[in-house]
Amino acid sequence: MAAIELRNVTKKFATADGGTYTALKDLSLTVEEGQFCAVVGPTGCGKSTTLTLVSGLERPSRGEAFVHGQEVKGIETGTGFVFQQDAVFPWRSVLDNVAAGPIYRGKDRSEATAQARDWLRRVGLSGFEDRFPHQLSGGMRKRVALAQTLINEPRILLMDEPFSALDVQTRAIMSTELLHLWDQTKPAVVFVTHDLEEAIALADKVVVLTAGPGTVKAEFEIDLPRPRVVQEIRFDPRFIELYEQIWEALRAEVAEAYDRTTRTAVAS
Ligand SMILES: Nc1ncnc2c1ncn2[C@@H]1O[C@H](COP(=O)(O)OP(=O)(O)OP(=O)(O)O)[C@@H](O)[C@H]1O
Repeated sequence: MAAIELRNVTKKFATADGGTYTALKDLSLTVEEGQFCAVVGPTGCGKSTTLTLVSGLERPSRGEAFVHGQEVKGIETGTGFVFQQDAVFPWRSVLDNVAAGPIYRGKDRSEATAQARDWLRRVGLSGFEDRFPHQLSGGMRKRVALAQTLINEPRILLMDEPFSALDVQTRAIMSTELLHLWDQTKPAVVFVTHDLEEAIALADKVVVLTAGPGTVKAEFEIDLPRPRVVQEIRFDPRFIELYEQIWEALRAEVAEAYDRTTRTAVAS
């Protein structure tokens, strides 16, 4: 049984003028247990909307979303999220931020705190337990966000451009760290990104969406060996070969989306 399955999903949104806007059309996607799937596509093609259907934040207008064989009908408890914006509580210490999930789920404080210390060690933040989020760098805050999510041991991990606010070097380091952490608990991952290099470096499978309404244009198995060091894998000849193949599929969609925005800009 697949960890995640979207079966011919269409998602329409109501527009301000009383009409509807089709964000996704007939999209089918399967992510196996323990598989790392990256979703790429031009801006506005429906990548984030795809995640909202898996998480249960939104329901499909047509088609079905399944997690572990069960139809998604609301927000799933076994699902973790990491977004571009950090969802940390600014008024809580790093330790309390990470311990919040287990406490919320009924663990007693001392057990939750011990578990949070362990996760902070795993993400390289031992010694920073008493700091507040504003006293950390962007990369460190991202590590807190990862610990905060992974401590709940989600079987499904949804990531929406989680590293896009980071500088290039920190981003590559965080990506390698993410792979290391993922390897410890192996959730099924859907990782949305604009960055094809990042997608190939991380994933087992890269899914290319069409310019909106988004549907799957092509899927590519990434047969690069693991463990991977994201900073170095891009020099591998197989990486370059995969990049060329996938870019071939993505290029037309990016051009189409760009044309549409410039046409709209000229018309208005
Ligand atoms: N709640 C909503 N109501 C109306 N329209 C929406 C809503 N959510 C998304 N859309 C529209 O659906 C389309 C797809 O949006 P979505 O955010 O999924 O795209 P995306 O591929 O993640 O974009 P980007 O790469 O720019 O982040 C966009 O045109 C967006 O304006």
